[in-house]
Amino acid sequence: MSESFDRPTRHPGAALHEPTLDTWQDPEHNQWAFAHLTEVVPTATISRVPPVHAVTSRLGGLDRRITDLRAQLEATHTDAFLVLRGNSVIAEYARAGFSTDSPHLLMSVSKSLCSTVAGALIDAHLLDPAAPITRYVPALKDSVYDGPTVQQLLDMEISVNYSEKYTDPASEVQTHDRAAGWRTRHDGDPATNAEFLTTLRGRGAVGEFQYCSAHTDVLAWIIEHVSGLRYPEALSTYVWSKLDADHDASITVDATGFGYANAGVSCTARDLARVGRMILDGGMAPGGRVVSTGWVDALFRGGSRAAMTYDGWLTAFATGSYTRHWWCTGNARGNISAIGIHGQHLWLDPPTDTVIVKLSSWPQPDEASDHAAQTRLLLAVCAALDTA
Ligand SMILES: NCCCCCC(=O)NCCCCCC(=O)O
Repeated sequence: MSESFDRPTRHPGAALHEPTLDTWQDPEHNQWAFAHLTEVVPTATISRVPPVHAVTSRLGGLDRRITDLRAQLEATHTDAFLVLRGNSVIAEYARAGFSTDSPHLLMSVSKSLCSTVAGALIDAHLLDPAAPITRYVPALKDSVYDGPTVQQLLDMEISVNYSEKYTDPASEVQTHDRAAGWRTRHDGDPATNAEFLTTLRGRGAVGEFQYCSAHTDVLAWIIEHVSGLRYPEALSTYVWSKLDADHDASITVDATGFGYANAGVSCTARDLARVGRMILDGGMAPGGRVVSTGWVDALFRGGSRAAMTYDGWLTAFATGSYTRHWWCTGNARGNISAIGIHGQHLWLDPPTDTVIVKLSSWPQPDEASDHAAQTRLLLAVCAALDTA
């Protein structure tokens, strides 16, 4: 079934599932595979710098304004923390053995990168947000995605039978992980991420927010269709190559090489801060425009308040919303954030022109108390910057 899916193959002439672990050294694949081995065989990085054994803590006076800042960073399992005001890094912290220049998994912060690619394609009139999803991905006919629009996908306003209970083995989010190569497959599981997406059912567009990781992978599938590029190449072409990043980012892939767009990107805190800088700069990056000011303005305007009924967000931000794969606080500061489970944040503070990156490893993925402690800390940093 998955052979008929409309997705770019790994290299011209390859079948969708090729090369595999057993065929990558064969003549028809070795040129591609020798240059893409991380997509086929688990790979460790040999860092150009030796491990940092001490904690990095350059808090630039924020520690005088925020009681126990360092203790709070430790208590919230921070791996890397970086505050970029304008173009100056004014504070940096990293746990022992890590640095703000080390790659870290972004979890759902990856979603906001994917929507940025979609934004660039919309700006280029290659993608119509008002169009039905199935205009771009006919393979999703008869699924929950048969009917809703690209905009509803971006705003997560689709009612779908998909449980995001990260620790529940019976949840769809875990089946999704298994299809995407993040967990060991069970008998009967879909063979690939794309095949899993076609199995999703539900009521469809009902004008209410429901967070669903699968939507981002549908968006990545649309991006592949519209751009003709594999998703990692599209993310490079439309975003990463323009940031003046210090490092390549990476993304996990499934058996067909489809990037796990909803959660699988890793990059450094410093490079992630460059994404935030680009958004605060109205969509402009050192290497050129990434998205239009119109796209960025829509993020800061926020999404539909009527659609936002999710208590987990409204408890923190009573006038909060979600749009274009960004969480919008609706607070007086106009903060918006890209958020990932286990404590990943790319937080933007327009009044002080500041980007805050916090990459963490909370022991639990999604506890309300962990979200609350992290949000308090981010707001405290913003308040401290007002008087800095
Ligand atoms: N199975 C792959 C991992 C999916 C990653 C999901 C994720 O990171 N979700 C972020 C949820 C943010 C919730 C924000 C809040 O409740 O305040």
